Amino acid sequence: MTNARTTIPILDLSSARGEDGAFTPEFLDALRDAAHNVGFFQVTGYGARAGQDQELLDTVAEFFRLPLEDRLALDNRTSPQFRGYTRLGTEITRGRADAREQIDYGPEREPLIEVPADKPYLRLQGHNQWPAAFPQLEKAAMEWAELMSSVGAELLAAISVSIGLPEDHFAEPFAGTPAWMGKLVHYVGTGVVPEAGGQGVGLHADYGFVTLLLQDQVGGLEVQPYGQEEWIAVPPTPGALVVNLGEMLEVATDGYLMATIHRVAAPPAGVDRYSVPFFWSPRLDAVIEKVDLPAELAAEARGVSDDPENPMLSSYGQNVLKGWLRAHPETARIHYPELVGRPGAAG
Ligand SMILES: O=C(O)CCC(=O)C(=O)O
Ligand SMILES: [Fe+2]
Repeated sequence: MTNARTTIPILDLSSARGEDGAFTPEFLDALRDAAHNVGFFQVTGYGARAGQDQELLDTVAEFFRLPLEDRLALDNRTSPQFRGYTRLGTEITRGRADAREQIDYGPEREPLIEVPADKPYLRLQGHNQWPAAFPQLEKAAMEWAELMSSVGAELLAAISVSIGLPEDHFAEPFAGTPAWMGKLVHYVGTGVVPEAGGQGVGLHADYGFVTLLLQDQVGGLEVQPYGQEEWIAVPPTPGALVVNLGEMLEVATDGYLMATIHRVAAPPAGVDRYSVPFFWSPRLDAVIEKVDLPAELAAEARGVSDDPENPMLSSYGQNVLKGWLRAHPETARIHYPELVGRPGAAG
């Protein structure tokens, strides 16, 4: 490919809007280029309190140094919401174990008492699992989620305007109970999970609209822009958040925007890596309609990926449940036995 991208653009979110409150043409052009041609970029100026990013990473690292027993007390196999602790080597991506352990969390809400059989994804609403003896984890993670929710909404507004839509085009699917997801992740050095080989997390696309990732300084995240053979490294950049687009934007724009494939290499032996991905995602019952793109952009839409291993579904709830069932087979067998083994049959 002649126009292969070799770097990840960096945008300053604090300069996105001009004095009149509207997004500036310069910001919108840079955003459209990054979103359409790379699908990954970094943002600075996103409104974190001084030191908030490093404090969060330090708190996450401290949690993963607690005895295994304390982490296992939060075992996600007890959670129909797939919330809580995933043990090393038990998450599966593309059929292979990942070299990471993690806490998954989301909005703290009461589970629904009655869930219709054809909407099993509504069971994803529920409680988090936090370590009572280490309260700083919940505090830092939930504060982060609040900040990320506003960054996610602002970026989605800017992305909407950059492709010719009103700023609030996607506001309705997020109204009320957006089902965002947060992860606190610890990657272990090569060799700790032998069956993972060099895979920190295997290649995949994310399920929601916009992913906002805080990574430490170790590195290892790589992306493959559409139609490109070469993988690009996402260099750890102090003060920046990594942003990538999820499958819902690919579905909505018929592939003008794409859920760019990415993966993480396991750190070298003896090195640990920490990251905090946040997936800004709509209500579980949201169904995402295709948008009307301006003709010049519609001409560059590539269609939605038709990977048989990963069907993209316009129901957000179905799409995300598909991902959970595939990545956490043990938890899936316990709580969703009727759905396991039928990929794409999640409702
Ligand atoms: O940890 C990272 O750098 C990326 C993680 C990721 O892609 C994911 O959890 O979806
Ligand atoms: Fe991802």
